[in-house]
Amino acid sequence: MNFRKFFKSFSYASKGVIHAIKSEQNFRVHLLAGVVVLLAALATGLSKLEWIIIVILICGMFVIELVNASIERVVDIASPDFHELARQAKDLAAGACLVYAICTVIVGLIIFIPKWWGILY
Ligand SMILES: Nc1ncnc2c1ncn2[C@@H]1O[C@H](COP(=O)(O)OP(=O)(O)OP(=O)(O)O)[C@@H](O)[C@H]1O
Repeated sequence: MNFRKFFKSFSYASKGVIHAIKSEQNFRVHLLAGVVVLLAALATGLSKLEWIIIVILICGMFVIELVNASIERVVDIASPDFHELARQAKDLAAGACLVYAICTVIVGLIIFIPKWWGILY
């Protein structure tokens, strides 16, 4: 195994994440939301399975935002001028983020609401 190549790839990938934090507002919003959800989870108290689900959902949101940002850049290179397919590619990628975000909210509510309800009443 070529460790030098492996660590280089790791360094490029880390640069990608750092670049997304610096340049993508949506990524920063999801980062903040992820921290808020983790704090809420700590305060509420979750089972092991619920923690696993929450962590997968939060990381999944980052993954899908990174892929979306990547698609945006590739489309900008491939089609700097207006093109219907370029519009569709960007809107489809953004749609994937939206569907996933809605899914995380629904699952989050399914996990948190009964617990908060139990604490209140
Ligand atoms: N080359 C293009 N051809 C056709 N429509 C485009 C093109 N580029 C962008 N669009 C349309 O404009 C919308 C916004 O594009 P833009 O590149 O500003 O992305 P964004 O979602 O605002 O992301 P960001 O602000 O992170 O760059 C796209 O979702 C798409 O509908």
